Amino acid sequence: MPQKVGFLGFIAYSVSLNELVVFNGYLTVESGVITRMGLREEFESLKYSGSLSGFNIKYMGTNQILIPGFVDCHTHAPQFPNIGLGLDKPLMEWLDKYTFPLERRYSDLQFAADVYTKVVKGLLKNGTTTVCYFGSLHLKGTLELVNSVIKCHQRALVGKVSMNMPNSAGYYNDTAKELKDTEDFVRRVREKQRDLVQPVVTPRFAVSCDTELMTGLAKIATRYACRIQSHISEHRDEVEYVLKTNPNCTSYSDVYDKCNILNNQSIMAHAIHLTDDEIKLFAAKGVSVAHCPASNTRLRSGMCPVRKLLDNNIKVGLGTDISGGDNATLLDAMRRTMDVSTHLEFHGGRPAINWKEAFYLATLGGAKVLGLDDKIGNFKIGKEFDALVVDIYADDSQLDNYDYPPEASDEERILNLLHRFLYVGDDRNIVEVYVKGKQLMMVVYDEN
Ligand SMILES: O=c1[nH]c(=O)c2nc[nH]c2[nH]1
Ligand SMILES: [Zn+2]
Repeated sequence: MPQKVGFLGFIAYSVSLNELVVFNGYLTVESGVITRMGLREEFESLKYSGSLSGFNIKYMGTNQILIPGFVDCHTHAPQFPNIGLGLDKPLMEWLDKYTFPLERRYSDLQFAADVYTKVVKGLLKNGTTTVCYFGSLHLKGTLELVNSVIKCHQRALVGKVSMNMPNSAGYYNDTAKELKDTEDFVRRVREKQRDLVQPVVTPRFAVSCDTELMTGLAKIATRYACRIQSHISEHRDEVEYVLKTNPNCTSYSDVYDKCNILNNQSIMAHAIHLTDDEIKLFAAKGVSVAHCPASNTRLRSGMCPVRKLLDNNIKVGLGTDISGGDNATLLDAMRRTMDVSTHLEFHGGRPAINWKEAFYLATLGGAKVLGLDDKIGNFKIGKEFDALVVDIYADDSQLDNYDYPPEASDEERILNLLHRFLYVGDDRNIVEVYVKGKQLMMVVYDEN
């Protein structure tokens, strides 16, 4: 990839939940950073003045759009071999029966390396340029995930999962080992000095971690200025169990709060059954939520009131949550977000999330949740260029071109292209993927 590239064509990105920008214009990238943006007319004059000499200009087709890369705020890399399987049990039984036995296998580093490389390549192919990953309990196994992410040039937060409460699979460590391994993990990821990859402290949830462990992990997160991720209030049985085992706490969030893991660095997955007081606490502390509609449905956990969280000024992004979720793509997560919120609206809930809002959640919303919105999530001069070229009528794609409806303006055309892609598109429509300005060659994905 040359250091200086320009794109001319249709461009779309969110600037807020309610504002989608679309225009026919250009964008230039130098050493991975966006350096200029403007309308097509300005491009013509720049070009003729010679200001773009040395740039490799990509002239996009009239069925193509340039959009930001997708951000997955929550998925479990080691659970991919279970994708589409074992969805007949609710959360707590599902963990014991299917999930912990699989995750235990990641003490085998070759197995870990093989799975993780497939996972990362598959996500990139589907336009997921940034991911916040749960690894497994294993320090070395999870460093294999870090290696795969680095090798494939994905942007990621990676967490070694922490658990110290016994379970039937024997998949946990004692507290001292957990604290030591977590700190070692954070250090070792930092030592790699990769600006695309950072460690995230990862207490699995209050069923798998006691308060001593969580308090110790919170200290590590503060000491190393790391984000912290966990699960909260996913299933009613889980909430009941957590309240029963922590009788001195007023709510699930109170358990976490007493351990100091709720702050503006925290990313909490699910958050389905939060009380109004917990929602207020999340807003006051600046806690973010990773909304995982696929797993919430597949594990029959419930319907997360995303609109209510947003109305309460809580940052929300989307998570695919494999393998409780059955689809690893953000296109699916956006569709399911719209579906679940529509069902809530049918039942008297707040207005459903529309497609433009779902697009925001999958891009800039996710970047805000991960604290990366100064770098990615949309296009702005000075931001890093994580982007997708989407071709709506690419060969073999699901979408046939009926040349309908007649579009009067560029704006209508771009909106229709994006609208269709979000509802009907798939990886066949994603023809180019860029992370920090580097084009990831699709041919790489075929090596296995
Ligand atoms: O959907 C989920 N997947 C998990 O792996 C998990 N662990 C705790 N809670 C969880 N929920
Ligand atoms: Zn999860």
